[in-house]
Amino acid sequence: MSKKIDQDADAVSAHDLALHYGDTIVLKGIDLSLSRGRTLALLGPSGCGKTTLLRLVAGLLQPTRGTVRIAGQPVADARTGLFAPPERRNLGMVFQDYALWPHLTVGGNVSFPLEMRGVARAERAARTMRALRRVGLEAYVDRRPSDLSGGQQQRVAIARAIVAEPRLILFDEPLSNLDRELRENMVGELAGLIAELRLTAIYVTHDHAEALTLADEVAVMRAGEIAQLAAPDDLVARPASAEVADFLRLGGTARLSWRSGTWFLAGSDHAVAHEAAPSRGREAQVLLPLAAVALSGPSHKALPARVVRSQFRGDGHLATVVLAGSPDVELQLLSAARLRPGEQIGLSIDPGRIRWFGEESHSTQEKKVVTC
Ligand SMILES: Nc1ncnc2c1ncn2[C@@H]1O[C@H](COP(=O)(O)OP(=O)(O)OP(=O)(O)O)[C@@H](O)[C@H]1O
Repeated sequence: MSKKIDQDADAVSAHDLALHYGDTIVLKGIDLSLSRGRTLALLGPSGCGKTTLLRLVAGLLQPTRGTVRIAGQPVADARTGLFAPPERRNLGMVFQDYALWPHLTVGGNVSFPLEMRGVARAERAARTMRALRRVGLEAYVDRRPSDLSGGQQQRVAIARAIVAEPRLILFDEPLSNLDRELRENMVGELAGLIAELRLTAIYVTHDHAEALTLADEVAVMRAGEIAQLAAPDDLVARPASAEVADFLRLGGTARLSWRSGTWFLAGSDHAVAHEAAPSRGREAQVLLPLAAVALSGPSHKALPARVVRSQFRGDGHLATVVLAGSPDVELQLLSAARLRPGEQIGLSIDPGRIRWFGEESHSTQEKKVVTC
């Protein structure tokens, strides 16, 4: 790969990137690009192809079809057979288990990539200390990794990934081995570090909170494809499909059917919204976000529901409920009071907050709706 860097080019881009193992299609033709200084999260359930995509960018796998470019330079092209191995892609990598060498000191671990590049001893020492200073671990240079906490080990792994000042850092589920409390602390710390160091990064995770906290853009992946690629705020405000909304746990999703001037929960007599004139379609898939569902006082209009489970989450009790006669549709609401599993309650749904998928004509922004 040429050393020349195109300053205007995307830090990384993939075009029609596919990977097959025999008849098994793991990635189906991915297109993406990432600008310098930005972080892209690859988010999705186990087996959707996140790690495979990261490995294709890293040069640990060769694509069946398509191209990968780093800083504008092609590093893999299935058509021409071009393939640059990882050491020629100028990348840093941080893995799930940090992959620190236990027999080396912290300093020895961090300076290793420089040693591999043939950097002279004095310069190696100076750059190692600079990288350790950037992650706040200067004082730990002579310790063994085993003498550090999980969070500190992770910072050593980051120092090792940035020491050679790569153009791109790849993170493969770097927090998944930490316990929940440490993980929650580290997400914020890592987000701060990525921003401060102005890293260009691709970050693989199956944890939606982690992706939405850390990344500038999130690719929600499903079955070898990108279901939606958007900034975190856009994903939450405008999930592209019920699947994406379900994965991000944005509330309950349901099918509605249109009868006699009213949208009902499909297969039930629960009226959810009235619209003046649905222009097309008698079926709709919708998201009922937390903000759309509320406990209702006693009223003949309240929708009868049963509490399935309830969990305290800081700003109230997050309850999962099912409407009477529709056990397959789970809705969520936030209640100031604790609700007990099995408790019968009444709900109201604010139709103005319903997110209609599919047909744009069902968008609540465009349609006149009246509260049930
Ligand atoms: N060598 C292989 N041969 C055949 N199938 C494979 C091979 N390696 C991976 N796969 C399949 O490719 C799919 C995607 O795997 P990948 O590791 O990219 O998923 P992932 O989204 O990173 O999942 P996880 O979060 O569990 O790591 C999986 O169904 C996996 O079984």
